Amino acid sequence: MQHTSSFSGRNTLILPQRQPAAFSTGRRPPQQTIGVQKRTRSQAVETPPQIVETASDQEVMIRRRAPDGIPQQPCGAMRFEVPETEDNKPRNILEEIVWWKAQEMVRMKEKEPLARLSMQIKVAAPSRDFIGALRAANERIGKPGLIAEVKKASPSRGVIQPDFDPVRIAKAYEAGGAACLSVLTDAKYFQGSFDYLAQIRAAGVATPLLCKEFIVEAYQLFKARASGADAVLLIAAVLPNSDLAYLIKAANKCGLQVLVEVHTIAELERVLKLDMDSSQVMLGINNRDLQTFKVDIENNRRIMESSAGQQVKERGFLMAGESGIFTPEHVAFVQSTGCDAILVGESLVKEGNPEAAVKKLLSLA
Ligand SMILES: O=P(O)(O)OC[C@@H](O)[C@@H](O)c1c[nH]c2ccccc12
Repeated sequence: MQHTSSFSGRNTLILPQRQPAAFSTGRRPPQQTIGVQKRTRSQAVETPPQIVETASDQEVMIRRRAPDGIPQQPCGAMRFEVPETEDNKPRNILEEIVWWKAQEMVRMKEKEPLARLSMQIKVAAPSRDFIGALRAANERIGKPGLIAEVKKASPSRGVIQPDFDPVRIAKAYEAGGAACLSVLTDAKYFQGSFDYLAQIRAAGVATPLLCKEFIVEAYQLFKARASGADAVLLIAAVLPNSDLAYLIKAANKCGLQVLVEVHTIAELERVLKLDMDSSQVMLGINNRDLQTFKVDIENNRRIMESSAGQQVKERGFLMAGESGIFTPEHVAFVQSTGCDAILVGESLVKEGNPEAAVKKLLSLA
């Protein structure tokens, strides 16, 4: 594909549209396989070996990148622009968020290079045992270990808590009996911030912290760890197994545990093919479809009753039920499916008294 470039305006480089894509889904042709094609003797040596990407990105339902390139991309004093086409628009919110991350990443790296984060990590306080804290709470109270989420807003609900003070909420969750906290760091869609993680940690909150971010590259792991996180979320709907394997390894190397989130049985089956250590990696079932926002708590039962769900138990992975958990009955239901942890945001954060809300949810009051 040939691209010529032209300048328009002072600082904008317009990239012309590409030719119509053979595969407008952004996926690879199905006949392609991983690796380098074998050559038979009769084939001429000049035939270049076909370097092929991947069967694995066909497991992911969203397109990781805009097929024509990111519509606008900063580049120093310049800005690249690709003309808008239908094909180059995100098809759902998850795609939109993930495509935005690529642009956000460029800005973040300009502001705070990886080398600086890496230095901060070297002198950071040791991380805490996120998974261990959930297991301990589960044993102590006989209820699922609670990951309480510090969440101001979401694309589906808008602003959930207008009077949002992340440190106050975090301390209240801790006092109420949450085993761990989740802190949303995505700024554009969830009005979160990496600074909230740092502020909560600096305020002396002792419960382990999950960085709730749409992670697509290792830079974000460094940022999470430098901000005081003990664990990170990796979303199977976004990441093929090759990326999951790499990011899990990289996270564990920086001292971060991982929550791998699935939404379907197929995603869980795929994720279970990864080599994972159950003391460093836990799993979660998101009952909210991130592409449509539909919440269905029954999803939890369907997945845990599947043979993949059985395997989770047999292999000793801690499983969290996530999203749409509002009442003690919901907690009991999710626990009955085999989850020993829960991740709850909206129902707690919208309460004026989050400490009482935690106690009520876990029936500890
Ligand atoms: O507010 P809820 O319905 O209790 O949901 C919390 C949490 O599960 C949800 O925020 C979440 C789960 N997975 C995510 C991935 C990205 C952003 C957000 C999420």
